[in-house]
Amino acid sequence: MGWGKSLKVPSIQEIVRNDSKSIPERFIQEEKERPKLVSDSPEIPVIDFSLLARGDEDERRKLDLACKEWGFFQIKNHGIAKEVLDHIKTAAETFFELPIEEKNKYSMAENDIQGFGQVYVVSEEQKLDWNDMIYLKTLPVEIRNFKFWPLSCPGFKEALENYSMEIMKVAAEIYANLSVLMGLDRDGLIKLQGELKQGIRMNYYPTCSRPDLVLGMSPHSDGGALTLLLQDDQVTGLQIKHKESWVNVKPIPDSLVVNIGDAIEILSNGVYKSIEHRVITNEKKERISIAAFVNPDEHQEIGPLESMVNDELHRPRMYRKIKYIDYIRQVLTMKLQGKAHTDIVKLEIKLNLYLPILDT
Ligand SMILES: O=C(O)CCC(=O)C(=O)O
Ligand SMILES: [Fe+2]
Repeated sequence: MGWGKSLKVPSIQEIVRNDSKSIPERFIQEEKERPKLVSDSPEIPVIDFSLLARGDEDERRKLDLACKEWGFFQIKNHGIAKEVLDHIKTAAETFFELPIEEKNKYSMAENDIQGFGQVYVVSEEQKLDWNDMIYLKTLPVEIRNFKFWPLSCPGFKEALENYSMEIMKVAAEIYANLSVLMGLDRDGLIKLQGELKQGIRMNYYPTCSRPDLVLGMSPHSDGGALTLLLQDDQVTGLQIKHKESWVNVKPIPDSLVVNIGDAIEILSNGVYKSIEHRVITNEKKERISIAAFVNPDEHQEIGPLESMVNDELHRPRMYRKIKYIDYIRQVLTMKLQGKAHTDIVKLEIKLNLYLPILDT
């Protein structure tokens, strides 16, 4: 059964190859969506993964704050070998350099989310993002058997498999820490929700002659549990919404950017935030990013953990339960602009603002 519809879109890399100056109408954003340049923006939190993995409580508290206040952080000392990072980057570069006829062999089917194409495009009128992408389910092993593995791309499959496995180890440690922070044992979330799944999206943002008119990726929040992003070391493109402003995520070489997805926002009863983010384009340099989405099992129900709901502490249940695949289907078909994917499951709650919050 499919996840949702996605319409075929032209390859933007091809468009730019043929004419690097003009911007086709469909890519020009409405005035209010156009990116404004942000100059000095604050830095997002940085977490030392090696400390987390050693059980350091101060670092775990930093993680807690980062997830509450930013929903985004960078991790250093994640322990993934440099060759593994370099291989996956090369694999992505090699794939996007293939002739378009070759890439089209891996085109996303209409009711699938795997392959070359854009997932969120649901209508012919919709504005398009200035990027090409390929998405593949990578873990667990059963679904790793993707029929269109880009075989013409040497080393692609191996690079992707090694990278996915390494990323899963990092994700599992963060998951274990989040479990503890949400009042469970280290394996609490996995016990309740089953093993995590993983999909990888490689994004290619060609150069753009008018970065002020287009978006590399429109504002969205990620639907899954966690996203771990390997971004280009040189080109800044990712921006996150923080206190109503767009903040640049400046690359720290060889680190990973991690963000909380909708599923963790829901499981945490809204304590951890799935933050809206977008990508801007660059006039001089193309940019590649590799996003690993760590997701709940499609058939699992997600809803606030009992340990995160406490009416006496004025922490009422904020979301209803929903089967993860039904949630994602709705997100994909609704193509909600910006934040508020989780509004689909938000409960109407009237907080009694006159009562003091006894959150001790
Ligand atoms: O390219 C980036 O920096 C972000 C990509 C992203 O947000 C996504 O693939 O969901
Ligand atoms: Fe994203």
